[in-house]
Amino acid sequence: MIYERVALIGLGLIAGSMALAMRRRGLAGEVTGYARSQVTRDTARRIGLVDRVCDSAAEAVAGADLVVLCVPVGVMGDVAADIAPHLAPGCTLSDVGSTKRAVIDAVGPHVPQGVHFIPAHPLAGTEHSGPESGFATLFDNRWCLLVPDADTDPDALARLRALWEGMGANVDTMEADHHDLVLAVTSHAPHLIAYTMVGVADDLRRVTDSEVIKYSAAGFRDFTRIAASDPTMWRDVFLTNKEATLEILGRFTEELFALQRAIRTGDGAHLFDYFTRTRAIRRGIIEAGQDTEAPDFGRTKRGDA
Ligand SMILES: NC(=O)c1ccc[n+]([C@@H]2O[C@H](COP(=O)([O-])OP(=O)(O)OC[C@H]3O[C@@H](n4cnc5c(N)ncnc54)[C@H](O)[C@@H]3O)[C@@H](O)[C@H]2O)c1
Ligand SMILES: O=C(O)C(=O)C[C@]1(C(=O)O)C=C[C@@H](O)C=C1
Repeated sequence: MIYERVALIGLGLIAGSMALAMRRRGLAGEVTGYARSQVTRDTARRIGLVDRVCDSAAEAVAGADLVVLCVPVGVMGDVAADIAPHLAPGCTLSDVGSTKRAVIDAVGPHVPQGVHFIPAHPLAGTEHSGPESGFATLFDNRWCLLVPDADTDPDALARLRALWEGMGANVDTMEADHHDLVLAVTSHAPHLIAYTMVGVADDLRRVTDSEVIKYSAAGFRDFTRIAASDPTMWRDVFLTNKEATLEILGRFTEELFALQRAIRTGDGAHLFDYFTRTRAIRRGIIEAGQDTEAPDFGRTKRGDA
């Protein structure tokens, strides 16, 4: 057992998966939970998601040695203000928000003296949300990034790391602004592109009645899965990682215009060189063993052109 009592505030995909992953390995003595909506609390009780569902955040965090905020990033500050007076001295306060600088700015001022605040972000999820969407293996072999600062207590950090490792994750540490830039590239901008592509296809379908979505191939199906993600969560992600996302989208637009121009002018060499470069990146990832989920089909060994 790593913590005697863990309190999860917000009972959706990530909190539910944490509760089940902790139970799988016996990592916590007791897990309490609170969510704002009565319906969510009732569902969590019915499916036995945590050991005790509480009707207030204050009750859930009382006596907890770890409290994890599992709510949309836009409300992290309000929730922190709400629970702050009830946190046990010496406990650790963490979160799982998809953006980090905004969460630190919103939560930090409410953290009482003697409470260890260590932000975190598991790089694992699905397009589903709510208490029934969690599953115990969500974090297996996925990264969880912890965001300590120079003052972070090393013992509290080691304990939180052990919890995430116990839940199946590989753990690394990262500075908050760097985290937000990296995630803008790997997660936030790709989500916006998927949302846009699905929106474009939907508009087209209305205009041409051409069954674009019905006959969509695998790549586009992946876009529709991503575009089905929770609107509240993603609205908050973009509003709280504004600069980094706009920076990446600016670069993306420049490249897109260059490709657009190559298509219009029939510049096949530009297209071929570009696609050759991006293919090499994908193969490099697989050869470095960094994508354990990617089916290789023996292509990298055959070295086909
Ligand atoms: N879904 C993903 O892929 C993913 C992955 C990693 C991190 N995250 C982050 O994890 C957090 C939770 O995401 P999720 O996917 O579990 O969302 P979710 O929608 O499944 O769950 C959110 C929960 O928070 C509750 N909630 C909302 N406002 C609240 C408030 N003011 N007080 C108390 N409870 C409140 C909701 O009732 C719900 O139970 C977000 O910050 C998100 O950015 C999500
Ligand atoms: O797999 C998915 O459905 C996800 O979108 C998960 C994903 C991601 O972009 O990789 C989404 C947001 C998170 O903050 C972390 C993980």
